[in-house]
Amino acid sequence: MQPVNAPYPAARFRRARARAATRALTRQHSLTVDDLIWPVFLRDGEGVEEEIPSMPGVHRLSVDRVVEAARRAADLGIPAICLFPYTDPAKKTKDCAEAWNPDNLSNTATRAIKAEVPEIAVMTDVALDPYNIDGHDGFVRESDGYVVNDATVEALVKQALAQAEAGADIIGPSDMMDGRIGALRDALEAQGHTNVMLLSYAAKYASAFYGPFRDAVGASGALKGDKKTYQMDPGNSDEALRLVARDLSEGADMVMVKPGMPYLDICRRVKDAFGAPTYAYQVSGEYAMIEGAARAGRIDGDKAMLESLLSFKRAGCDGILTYFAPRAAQALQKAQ
Ligand SMILES: NCc1[nH]cc(CCC(=O)O)c1CC(=O)O
Repeated sequence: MQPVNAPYPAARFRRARARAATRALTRQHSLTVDDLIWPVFLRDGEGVEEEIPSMPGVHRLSVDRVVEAARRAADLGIPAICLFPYTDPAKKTKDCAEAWNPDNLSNTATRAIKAEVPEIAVMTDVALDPYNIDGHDGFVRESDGYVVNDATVEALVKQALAQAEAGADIIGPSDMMDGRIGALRDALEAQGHTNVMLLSYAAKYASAFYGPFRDAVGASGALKGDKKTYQMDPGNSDEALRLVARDLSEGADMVMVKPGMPYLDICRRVKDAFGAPTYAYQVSGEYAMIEGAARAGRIDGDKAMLESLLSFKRAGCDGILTYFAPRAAQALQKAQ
């Protein structure tokens, strides 16, 4: 692009900014409800809404309550909901078998939502951490604590097939193992799940911003060490492009950058390089920062929320996973 500017005063940038109508007319990017994916936390029981201390305003919901939440989200026009289970510690094992139990919390909730609110897309999480006694996204080798790749991918395939059977529309592998997109795509095709989409967490960084989430799914206590041998180094950006290229060539329909706000440069590069449907995850720590500052009276929470979400659109994203989704949808309605 080669912008041409008349010299001042022929050009006055403040002309367009002088009234709401021309600000609206000349606005390049906007946020709409179509851009939102709402991550929610599940727990067992009935009639349960349990506030998560590290994420004020976010709750763990029992299946009956998540169905109600999905109804409200669909009525607001939110296109997708993403499920994360808080697993009873008694069900966590070394072999992570609960991950592919057809009746686990995530699959039970998927079936319940698809039965009652069929119009909302259900996205599920593929990774072993909610079920792993070691708190890692893959199997941990006894001898040295290394998270092994290929055996983990086999388990992820079983987990994803159970999710597809339960009715998941979008499967989101958040594990960062190599080769999982191709393995998942082959298995889904072989089992006839030809329209199940894969949203790859392609560029997922080893980040301090996941802390509140690990509390929310109960993985903090279990986790030994960090995830640096499988999640990306925050100093890398070219690697993100190589990972996105790899995952698209293995059959990903959509790709994600995670976390969001500290990685907007990566969002822009990914969108420019591939033009694929690109998403950012505004993660738990980003939510906690904005919400915490708002609750302390330091910033206007609603305005900061909408501005942060718009930044993803400006950076080239097609959508955002955000814990603010219902609140943002309501704020957007009010603004109309
Ligand atoms: N499979 C793990 C997973 N899936 C989503 C998140 C983080 C989401 C958030 O912080 O909001 C994480 C955390 C991690 O990698 O430890």
